Amino acid sequence: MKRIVAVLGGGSFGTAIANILCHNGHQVKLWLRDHQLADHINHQHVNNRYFPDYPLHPALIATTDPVQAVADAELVFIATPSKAFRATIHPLQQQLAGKCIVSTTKGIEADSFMLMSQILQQEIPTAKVGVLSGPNLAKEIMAKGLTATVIASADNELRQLVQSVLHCDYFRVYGNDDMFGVELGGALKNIYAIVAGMAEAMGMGANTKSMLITRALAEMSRFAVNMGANPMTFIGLAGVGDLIVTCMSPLSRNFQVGMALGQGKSLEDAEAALGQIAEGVNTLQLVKDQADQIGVYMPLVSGLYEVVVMKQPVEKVVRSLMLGEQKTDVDFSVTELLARQ
Ligand SMILES: NC(=O)c1ccc[n+]([C@@H]2O[C@H](COP(=O)([O-])OP(=O)(O)OC[C@H]3O[C@@H](n4cnc5c(N)ncnc54)[C@H](O)[C@@H]3O)[C@@H](O)[C@H]2O)c1
Ligand SMILES: O=P(O)(O)OC[C@H](O)CO
Repeated sequence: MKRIVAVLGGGSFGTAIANILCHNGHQVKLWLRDHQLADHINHQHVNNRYFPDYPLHPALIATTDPVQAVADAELVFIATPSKAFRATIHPLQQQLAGKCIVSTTKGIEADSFMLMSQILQQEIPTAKVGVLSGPNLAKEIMAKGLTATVIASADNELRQLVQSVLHCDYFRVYGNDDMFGVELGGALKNIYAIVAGMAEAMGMGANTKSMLITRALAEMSRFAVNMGANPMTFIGLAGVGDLIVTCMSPLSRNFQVGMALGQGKSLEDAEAALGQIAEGVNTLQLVKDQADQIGVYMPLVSGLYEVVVMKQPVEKVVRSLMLGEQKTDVDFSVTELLARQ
């Protein structure tokens, strides 16, 4: 069945999602702010700022008018950076009322420590809300690389709708009802991708990378479970799956920022050279504060904070991490998990 869908945010991920939706025969409007880029997409069928080498589906319509973008849509995806998320939806409160809205944004709001789904529920209380997250590098999706994602929502109808509009021969969509865990996992893994990029730049070996990714998973799931997430979510695509891709791929912008830091560049230079959003930089500060406040042990977050914010030498921080307390390998036991149910 052909659906009317809007995508807000014409950067890398919004473009990739809009393109799948068109590929699947849906009527899609992509909202972005840049008039020239919108014209180029409509006439040349290429997003020349983000994907100059990949043709877009010719049916994709770009618009710079957000009201027009969402007017007839029953389903709306949001793919703006977390810093711009509330400002994007606030003026559309009336138009978005009662619709199915899915955030693809992997970040946390400064000051409030709110996730994007929580902002949606606050700004548009009548909306049905979901979150899309998983190992989803936009460029690989544009290249039609075989990919899987997770749609998380308490609303079963929304999960089914999103599965039906996005599923195709190169894109699979799994469901999860732990929206909080899926969304928090997507935000947290960006921090560890910065650490992994630094390790890469410092020439560290496979043992080290494996230790980093595994301890990152232990640390992020400990934090998320403490905040109310389901620990099982972290063995899925939106947990360990997204952590692996972001910590291993040079396509990850967070990984690229880490590489630049590991090569001795300043954070400002690393972000400027990237020219795209690396959410982990803001998330680091917010998670460090929250972990300190609620007393969750997060040595990798603290170590990265020492390097990025406190400007401590990497070698000194690595040494203190290696000499730190050696805790248990796996935090959760089956007995404990069963007792939670
Ligand atoms: N790129 C990926 O592979 C990928 C995959 C999954 C999720 N995400 C998440 O999607 C979100 C968006 O990332 P992206 O990769 O598309 O970023 P991007 O940097 O490629 O694009 C961001 C877009 O948002 C626009 N934007 C910036 N400030 C804005 C504002 N104030 N108002 C409206 N629009 C604004 C930019 O112009 C741009 O079009 C992030 O939270 C990211 O973590 C990205
Ligand atoms: O490029 P990054 O680091 O924002 O990561 C992109 C996606 O989140 C990977 O799933």
